[in-house]
Amino acid sequence: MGVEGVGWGSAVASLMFLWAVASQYFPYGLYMYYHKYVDKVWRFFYPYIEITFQEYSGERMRRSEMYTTIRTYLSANTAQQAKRLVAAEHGDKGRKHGLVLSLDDFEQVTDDFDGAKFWWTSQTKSTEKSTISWYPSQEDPRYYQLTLHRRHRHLVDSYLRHVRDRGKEIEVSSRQRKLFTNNPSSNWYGYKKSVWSHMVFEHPATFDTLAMEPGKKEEILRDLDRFRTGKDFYRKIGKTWKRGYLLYGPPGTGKSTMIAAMANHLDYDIYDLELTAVKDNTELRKLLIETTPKSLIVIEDIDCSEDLSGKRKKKVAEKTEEGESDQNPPHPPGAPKEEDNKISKVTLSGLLNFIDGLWSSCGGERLIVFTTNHVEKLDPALIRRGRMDKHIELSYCCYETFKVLAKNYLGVDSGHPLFETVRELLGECKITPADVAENLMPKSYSSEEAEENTRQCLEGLIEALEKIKGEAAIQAEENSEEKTEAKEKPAEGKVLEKTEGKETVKEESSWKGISNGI
Ligand SMILES: Nc1ncnc2c1ncn2[C@@H]1O[C@H](COP(=O)(O)OP(=O)(O)OP(=O)(O)O)[C@@H](O)[C@H]1O
Repeated sequence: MGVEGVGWGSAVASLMFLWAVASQYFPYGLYMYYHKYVDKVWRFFYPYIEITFQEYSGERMRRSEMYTTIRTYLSANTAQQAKRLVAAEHGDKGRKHGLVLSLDDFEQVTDDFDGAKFWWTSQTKSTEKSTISWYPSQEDPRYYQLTLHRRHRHLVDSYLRHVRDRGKEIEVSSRQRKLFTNNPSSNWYGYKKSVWSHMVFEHPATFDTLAMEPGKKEEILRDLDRFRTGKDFYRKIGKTWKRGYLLYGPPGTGKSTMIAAMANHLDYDIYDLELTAVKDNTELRKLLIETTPKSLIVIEDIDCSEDLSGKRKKKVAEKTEEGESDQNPPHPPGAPKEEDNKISKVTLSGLLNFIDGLWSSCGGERLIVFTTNHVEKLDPALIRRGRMDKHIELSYCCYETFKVLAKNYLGVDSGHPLFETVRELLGECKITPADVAENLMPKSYSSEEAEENTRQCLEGLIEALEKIKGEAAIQAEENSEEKTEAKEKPAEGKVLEKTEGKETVKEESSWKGISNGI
C-alpha cells in the first residue's frame, strides 16, 4: 500500500469509525431507516470489510475466548498507539497479579501484517441501560471491530490465525501457572464424580537445581526443547503433538522434582491425575478432554494406581459375599450405591485408548508423564515407545549428583577436602539424593558460619554413608550365610546323611522307614 493509499484508507476507516460512534446516539427509527436504504447503497461502493468480535457469545453468553485473545494481542502489540486505555487486574479470584491494558471505547489502532493494514476499534454495544443514561454502562458488552481493505480479503484467515496464536502465546507467558488435581465431588443425588480443582503452581525446582549426571540432564533438556518447538515437524509427519515420559527409580531419587523442573522449563500447567479417584474410563476421558494445551499430565506411581483399582473391586466383592451389605439400610431407588462411588473401574485399555486415540483429537502440545518405583511391574503395552517415548531412570546418588546438591545446598564445589571421601563412599553404597539432600541442609544460613556449616554437613554425610556401608556389609554377610545354609539344607522331604565324611541327600521317608525298622 502506497503512502497515499494508507492516508486515504485511514481516513475512510476513521470516517466509518466516527459514523459507528455517532450512530449509537441516533433515534431508533432514524437508525433503522438508515440501515434499510442508505447503508445498502453506501456498502456497495465502500471498499472495506468489517468483522466484529463480540465480548459475549454462545447460548450461555460466556465470554468469548477469541475476544479475550484479541484483547491480549492488542494490549501487547498496539496499545502503545492508543491514547486512552482501560486497566484491569489480571489473575484468579483473590490472586491478582499485574494489570492488563486494553483499548478504551472508540480508540483506534493500526496493525501491519504481510504488507496490509488492519484497523482495530473497541466499542460498547448499547443496551437499554446505556440508551437511558446516554453513556455506555460499565456492564455493557463490548466488541472489537476489525476493518481491512477488500483487496486484502485473502489475508483474513492468516491474519486472524496470527492474532490468535500470538495472543495465546502472550497469555501463556504472562499467566500464573496452575497445578490441577482431580477430586471427587458429589452432585445433588450423591453421585460422586472427579473434577479438576487448581491452585497456583509455584514449585521452585529447575534443571539447574535438579541433581543428575550433566550428560543425561543435557539430553533431557534438548528433548524438551525439540518437543516445544516441534509443532510444524509433528504436523509434517502426521503425528499428534504429544510426548510421553516414563520416570522410574527408587523413592526419593527426584521423580517429582524433575516433573516440577520440566513444567518450569516449558512454562506448562500440571494436571496431577489421581487414577484411583476416577470412577471409570468415561470419567477419565472427560477429565482429559478438559485439560488445556501446554500442559503436563502426570500419573504418579502408575503401578499402584492399577493395582488399587483391582484390590478395591475385590474388597467390595468380598464384603458382599460376607453379607455385610445386608446390615446397611436399603438404598432409596435411584440413589447411588456406596460402592459405585468407591470403585475405580479405569482399565489399562481405557488408559491406552486415551494415550493413543483421545490425544489425536485434542489440539495443542501435551506431555504425559508416568512415574513408578517398579518399572518391572508395568504392562509392556503401557510403556512401549510411541506411548512412553522417553524412559528416564532416576537412580541412587552418584558423585556427579552429589556435586550438584553440594553446590545448591552449601555453595561448595569439588575443591573441598572432604569431597574425595564422599566420592569413595558413594562408590561403595547406595543412598538416595533425598537422603543426601537432608544431610546437606545447613544448620544456619549465616554466611559467617558457612565454612563451619559445610564441614559439619559433609562430616554428617560421611557418617551416614559409613553407617549405610556398615549395614550393607552386615546384610551381605547375613545373606551369604542364609545362602550357604539353604545350600546345605536339603529340600523338604529329604535328609542329609553323613557317612565316612561324605554327605548324601536321601528321601526322608526311606530314612524314617529304616530308622523305624531299627
Ligand atoms: N535428583 C534430585 N535433585 C534435587 N533434589 C532431589 C533429587 N532427588 C531428591 N531430591 C530431594 O528430595 C526430595 C524428595 O524427592 P522427590 O519427591 O522428587 O523424589 P521421588 O523420586 O518423586 O520420590 P517418590 O517416588 O517417593 O515420590 C525433594 O524434595 C528434593 O529436595
